[in-house]
Amino acid sequence: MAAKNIVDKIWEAHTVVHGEGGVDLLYIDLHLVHEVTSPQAFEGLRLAGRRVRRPDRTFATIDHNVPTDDPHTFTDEIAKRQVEALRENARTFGITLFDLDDPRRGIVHVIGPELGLTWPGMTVVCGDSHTSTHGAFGALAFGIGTSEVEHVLATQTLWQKRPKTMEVRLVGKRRPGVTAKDIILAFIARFGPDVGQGYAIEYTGEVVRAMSMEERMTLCNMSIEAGARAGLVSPDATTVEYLRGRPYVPSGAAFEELARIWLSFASDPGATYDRVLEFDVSDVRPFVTWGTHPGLGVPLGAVVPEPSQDPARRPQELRALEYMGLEPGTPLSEVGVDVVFIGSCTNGRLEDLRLAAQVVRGRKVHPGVRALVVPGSMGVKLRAEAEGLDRIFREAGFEWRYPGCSMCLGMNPDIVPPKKRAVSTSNRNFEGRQGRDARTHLASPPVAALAAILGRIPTEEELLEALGLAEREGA
Ligand SMILES: CC(C)[C@H](C(=O)O)[C@@H](O)C(=O)O
Ligand code: SF4
Repeated sequence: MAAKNIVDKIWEAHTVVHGEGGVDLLYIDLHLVHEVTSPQAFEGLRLAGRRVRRPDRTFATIDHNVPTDDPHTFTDEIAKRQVEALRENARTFGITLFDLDDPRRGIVHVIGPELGLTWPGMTVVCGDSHTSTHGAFGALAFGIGTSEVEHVLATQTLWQKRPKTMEVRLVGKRRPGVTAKDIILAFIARFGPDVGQGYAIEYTGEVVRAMSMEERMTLCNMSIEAGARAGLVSPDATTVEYLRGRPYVPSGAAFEELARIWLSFASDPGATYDRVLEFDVSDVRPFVTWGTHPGLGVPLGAVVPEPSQDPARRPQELRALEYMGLEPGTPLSEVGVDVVFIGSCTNGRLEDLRLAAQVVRGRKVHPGVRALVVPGSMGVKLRAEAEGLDRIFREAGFEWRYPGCSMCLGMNPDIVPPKKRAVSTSNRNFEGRQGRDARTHLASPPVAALAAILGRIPTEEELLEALGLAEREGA
């Protein structure tokens, strides 16, 4: 039998009908729904007199527009109506909704994995581009538009063009202080934000195998920022152990049987891909973006770069420098920071908060910096509180919030004011992303945490020192 990669295996296992031009009708195993991209889809069903085909495979949460100081204090009429609509739709169509006070509520891409809804070998969709996050489990997971949401609600299937496949081999040895976030930012800086266009990326190699599930999620989450539709990691023992005991995962003999099936979806040895890239992480340093797309980044300690001489890139980079209020040649460690946001579906999980807390412990937020920690879910929040992380953040002067997308995007009251500069653990730094004229620097949780303490972007040495990883003489 020919060796197959994971994308081919999942695709073939889910194809209901082969259509024309490589467009196939896929069966969808898991449909996740949030308040922003679902109202019209449900309205469409209602108008057509249809029901939801698999209410038991459809789960809804509230994340994008929810206020995070008190989730019940909606001031925005549209946001309030979207949430009420979702509540009403969940009731009418018999769907499980993790409502505002539900201990299972959170950012859609944080709770799917955390609750054990996302399994290897599944097709997972959501009206949200960062659905790729679930690919960390070896699921084929991708974002869809609202009309497709309606199609999936009605039929539990979706017409999809089969993506080309790309293997991204992460090899080498990680330097201290380098997180999954730094690796994916450095990858996008090296290969460009369009490198994944038309592809589903599978991350392979010893670096990925050694990563925790949470790190793999960060990697897959940002596949979108590399232009790809989906990002995956083949399931292994780490995947299976993460899922064991989760609320929506069976236990006992059924689990062992499931685990066997899950592992069978992993790419076969010798599987081929339409394109293969190798990325040696040995030289990757903790990273930060300076521009207005995630590919415009440099290692900590670098200077703001000169705009590219490439005529295809130069105008955009000049514009980015202007928008960001930066001069080429300025050391990034001299760039002052007004706001720090730790959270989002990229970096709002427990390991992220632990790393940030390690930097923050016993220190104080720099005067004049507004710093927020927004756990990705109620589950993350409660576990972090059980470990006392909330106290570490609060005592340092951070705000400790309820879960939601928060400052990742300007769709709720957590906004970066015009011309203010934020270091953010989220995934997008486009113009206006965190608020009108807001300036966003993407970074890892420990880098963001240290920026809050110092009131500016840190150097690599400062980061290693704060993490207790500084190289001692003679060591
Ligand atoms: C609001 C939603 C449709 C959007 C997305 O699809 O990604 C958001 O989650 C984002 O990150 O920009
Ligand atoms: S946290 Fe940000 S990237 Fe993730 S789903 Fe919410 S808005 Fe999108």
